[in-house]
Amino acid sequence: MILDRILAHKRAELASRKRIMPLNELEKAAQGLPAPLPLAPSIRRSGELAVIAETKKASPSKGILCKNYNPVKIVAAYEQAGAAAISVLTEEKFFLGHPCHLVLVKRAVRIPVLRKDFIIDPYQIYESRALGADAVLLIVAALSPALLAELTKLAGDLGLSCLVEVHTERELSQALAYGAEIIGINNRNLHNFVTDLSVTFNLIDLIDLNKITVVSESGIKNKGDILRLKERGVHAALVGEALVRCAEPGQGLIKLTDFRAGG
Ligand SMILES: O=C(O)c1ccccc1NCC(=O)[C@H](O)[C@H](O)COP(=O)(O)O
Repeated sequence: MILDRILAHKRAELASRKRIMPLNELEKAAQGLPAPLPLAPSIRRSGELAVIAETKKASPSKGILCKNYNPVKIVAAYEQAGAAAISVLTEEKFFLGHPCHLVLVKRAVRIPVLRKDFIIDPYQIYESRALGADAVLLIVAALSPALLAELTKLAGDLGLSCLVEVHTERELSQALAYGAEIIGINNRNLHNFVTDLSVTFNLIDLIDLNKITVVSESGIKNKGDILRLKERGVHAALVGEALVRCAEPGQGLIKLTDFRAGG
């Protein structure tokens, strides 16, 4: 499956990155940076559905999404259009992102910035902090229970929020058992890339929404989807493709969330 291929590549990439930038250098780079912004308060807006607007050039399922990709311009437009937080893909081979995009994006906005990557090693948590991330993605399907616990603890110690991603009931139980406070329900099946919002609707009933912040991720395409998620009590929607494919991604976000306009 694609996740296995991505993770194999990530392991090789990490080995060379650790040689180029040793951990103690990364720790030094993080010193003196402002404290990360907490993600949960930004995306828990009473009665509203917040949007985490994602910037990415490409994806394994859809190929190139945005030809003249300028993540700084995109995220500035997202913030102006009312995004609650930004998600930035930093994975290089499959999404054509880059860690530098995170540095540039963080400088361009005042809302929390999530590093969207495939995090499988404590080194990447230190790296995310040094690059200026406020939050990191932890994918339960990519981690052993012990590693999930270790990375969650380390991220917390460094002040980073964790979006803990699940796709099945089993993964959700694991995430909750390891103290996840923000759960991302991924609507995308990583075996066949099919997205289905009923993944969110099935799992949300198993979550105490007073205690846990819930983000629905992937395949959210229009205002109808946003309304259905809002009605079920989801706190935030993470939207990528539907926005970056727009000639004006900020306008795309406005259209997606403006319930007075048609469409
Ligand atoms: O998007 C993919 O093809 C993909 C494949 C394998 C692992 C992860 C993948 N996507 C990462 C994401 O989580 C999405 O970028 C994110 O949820 C936004 O989804 P969308 O709104 O459908 O672009």
